[in-house]
Amino acid sequence: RPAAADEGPPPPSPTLSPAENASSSSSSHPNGSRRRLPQILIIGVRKGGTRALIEMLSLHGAVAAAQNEVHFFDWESHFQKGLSWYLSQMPYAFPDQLTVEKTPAYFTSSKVPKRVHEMNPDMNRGSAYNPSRLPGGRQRPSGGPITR
Ligand SMILES: Nc1ncnc2c1ncn2[C@@H]1O[C@H](COP(=O)(O)OS(=O)(=O)O)[C@@H](OP(=O)(O)O)[C@H]1O
Repeated sequence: RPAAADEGPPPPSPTLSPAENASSSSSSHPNGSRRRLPQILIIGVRKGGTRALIEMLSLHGAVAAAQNEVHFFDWESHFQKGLSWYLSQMPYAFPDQLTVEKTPAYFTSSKVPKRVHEMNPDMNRGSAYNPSRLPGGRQRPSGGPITR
């Protein structure tokens, strides 16, 4: 899907080191999409409606959602596989899409915050969110109500 002409560059997204990239089983899709590490994580809590949340988010054209709970940051057996494996679990996404993963158990493991921060120090700042990049380019007035 081509990006709109008035869109700026894609939001910054975590990248792998050359070594990790080389060992990654993922690759660019012929249609121009690529797997990316998530810019958005849905963290807990179990039975808090996280499945409903990610399903609703995935209805938006600017969102590419992982289908399964990946348990990368909380399960040692997964974490030891490295970021290249985590990347391989992500959906293909176009340049103007944000990748989102949800694993409610990230809420209950004390190792998770540091690991997420090491993957992407900007994850907790909402830096990936820029309403002007969304289809239509609407930006909510500062402090104003959300309008439709
Ligand atoms: N809007 C709303 N209102 C009330 N209940 C809701 C809502 N959305 C999701 N649900 C119920 O939440 C349960 C699933 O939550 P999660 O997706 O967080 O589950 S999980 O922890 O990821 O397994 C699941 O309940 P159970 O079927 O009892 O497990 C959903 O039916």
